[in-house]
Amino acid sequence: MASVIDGKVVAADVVAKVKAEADKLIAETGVVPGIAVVIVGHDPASQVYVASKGKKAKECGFNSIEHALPAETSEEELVAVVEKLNADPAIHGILVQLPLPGHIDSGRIIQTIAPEKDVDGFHFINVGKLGTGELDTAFVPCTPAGSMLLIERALGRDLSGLSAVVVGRSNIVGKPMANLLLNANATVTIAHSRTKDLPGLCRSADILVAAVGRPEMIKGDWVKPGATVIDVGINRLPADANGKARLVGDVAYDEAATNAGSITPVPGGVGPMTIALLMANTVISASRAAGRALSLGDS
Ligand SMILES: Nc1nc(=O)c2c([nH]1)NC[C@@H]1CN(c3ccc(C(=O)N[C@@H](CCC(=O)O)C(=O)O)cc3)C=[N+]21
Repeated sequence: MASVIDGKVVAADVVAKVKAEADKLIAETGVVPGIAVVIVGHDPASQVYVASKGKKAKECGFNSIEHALPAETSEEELVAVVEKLNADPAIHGILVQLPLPGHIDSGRIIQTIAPEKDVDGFHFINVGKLGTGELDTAFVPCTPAGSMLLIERALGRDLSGLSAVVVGRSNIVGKPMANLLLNANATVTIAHSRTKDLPGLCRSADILVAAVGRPEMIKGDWVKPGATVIDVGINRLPADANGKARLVGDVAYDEAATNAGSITPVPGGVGPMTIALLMANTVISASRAAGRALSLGDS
């Protein structure tokens, strides 16, 4: 039976370190880390995430501002909001909540964010730095960076000789996750909907990362005995007969836990890490703005 990797505990650890760094930065330089979250429209799930980011930012001693814009906001208006935040010296991190309404080109918005304030790590500059291994100055996307910390807790920092399979090829999770695993010396395969014999490939993985957005798609017998399983999926299932909505991952947890060596639950796994790493990226950005190098690499 797998041991459960408790993302809430590891995230609390990261947040405590972030808060300590923020306190020190404020005391020694007067710079207060500032984060701006921009949300367009009113998707209820998005609003929940935005609220928890604001709450966590306050917990860390940051200034946190939120721009809630109407669904009809034009692309030009949103560009103007981002440019204003780019120019605001009190803001060190900018996050534009995705997905954006269909009439807005999200690629253009992401590339408008100043790379040094791009705490999501989605700008080409940060993607390129991760791809070329410039991890000292890159902002790494929060979900894969948080997943990587969980993998480190289970297996250590050097993944030499281990095979990793990442299921999902998104720019937000799959691709940056694969790059991080490669940087840690794992042998990495990215799988997706066109992959032949996905169950067989997954069964070969010492480290299996599921980031497909399909509820419980990865079955128990796809998991190699002893493997480390990281479930990035957060799928909200409709209310059952008892009227209770259920949150499930991309992995059939109960089955997978019988084979895995360690596994992340949903909720309480990768999700809390995403928010913690957003705070970490923001204090790193604020430190750089104050002329200090900061790495939370020992988290
Ligand atoms: N620019 C941008 N950056 C993001 O990082 C981003 C985004 N857009 N759009 C939406 C997704 C989603 N996301 C989550 C963060 C934390 C939890 C989280 O903490 N989840 C809890 C449970 C939450 C619940 O109960 O609903 C958990 O897994 O334990 C979930 C989802 C960040 N996202």
